[in-house]
Amino acid sequence: MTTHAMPQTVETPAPQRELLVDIERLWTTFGQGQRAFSVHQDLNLQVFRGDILSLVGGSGTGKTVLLRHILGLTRPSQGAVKINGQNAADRDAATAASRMGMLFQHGALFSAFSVLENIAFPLREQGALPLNMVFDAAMVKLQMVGLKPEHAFRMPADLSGGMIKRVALARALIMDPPLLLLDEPTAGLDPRGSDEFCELLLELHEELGLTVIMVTHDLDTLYALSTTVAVLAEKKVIINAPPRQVVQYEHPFIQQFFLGERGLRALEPASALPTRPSTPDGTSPAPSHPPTQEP
Ligand SMILES: Nc1ncnc2c1ncn2[C@@H]1O[C@H](COP(=O)(O)OP(=O)(O)OP(=O)(O)O)[C@@H](O)[C@H]1O
Repeated sequence: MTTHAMPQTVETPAPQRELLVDIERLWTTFGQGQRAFSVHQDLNLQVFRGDILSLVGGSGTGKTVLLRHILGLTRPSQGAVKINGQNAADRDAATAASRMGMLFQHGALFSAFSVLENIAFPLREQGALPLNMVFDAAMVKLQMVGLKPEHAFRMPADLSGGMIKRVALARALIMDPPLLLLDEPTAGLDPRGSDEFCELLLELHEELGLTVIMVTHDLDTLYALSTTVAVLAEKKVIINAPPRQVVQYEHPFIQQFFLGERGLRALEPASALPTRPSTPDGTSPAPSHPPTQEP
């Protein structure tokens, strides 16, 4: 007698999301004795490879301090900030610089350096490559951010606000970091400049397989870019979820930030935007290509 094997259901495993930044039970306390005050208390935050995470919260809630923790510039009073399993504060400056790019709010270019010298600066400082190779690499990054070779020898004072942001972005990318930190990336740009900069960030995110963490108060930027939004309130991250989920979370700050007049205005065009493909749990998938470099 022949036995027939029962048909088997093959379950497709859910794609593994790779944890890149893991902040666990973080306390940040400044000051001593009676003047001591804590900015973060028992704060948890996880950022996965490929995420574009927007960090939002009221003024003074500790967004910039959190970026400084990730950069390894501020040590936790308690708890841990780990980048790919390693304590952020234990990394030496050179390692941190090659693993993370930081775009400051106003670009923070060196005024006495040309565009190309500004872009080349971190790689030149590292001293590992001959100067001609450093400037070749800087030229590649200059074009990657949509600038032209003839812009290379301009000085920062002769650049528009949008060009300053692009130069600062090229500099943040010169070491091919897999993690990019942005502080108010579109602040000071007009709506068109802001849209163009968001498009550029999306292209680079896709092409380079970047993970992005940004602080932003600008809802248009938030909706255009974020795969996930982390809200800082009550010294913690109260929610970290895709934007449409965050908007529905009942909390006074969220109601006021997202559903005030300004928030609703920003939400309108967002419904017309091409929506990111979502995984069944409502999260956005990481880019399909492999990362350029292990942090
Ligand atoms: N080195 C420091 N020493 C003492 N206090 C600090 C230090 N750095 C930050 N703070 C305080 O920590 C709190 C959080 O600051 P942080 O700059 O992170 O806020 P933020 O959320 O980025 O605010 P904003 O949106 O207004 O920029 C503030 O009260 C700030 O004064």
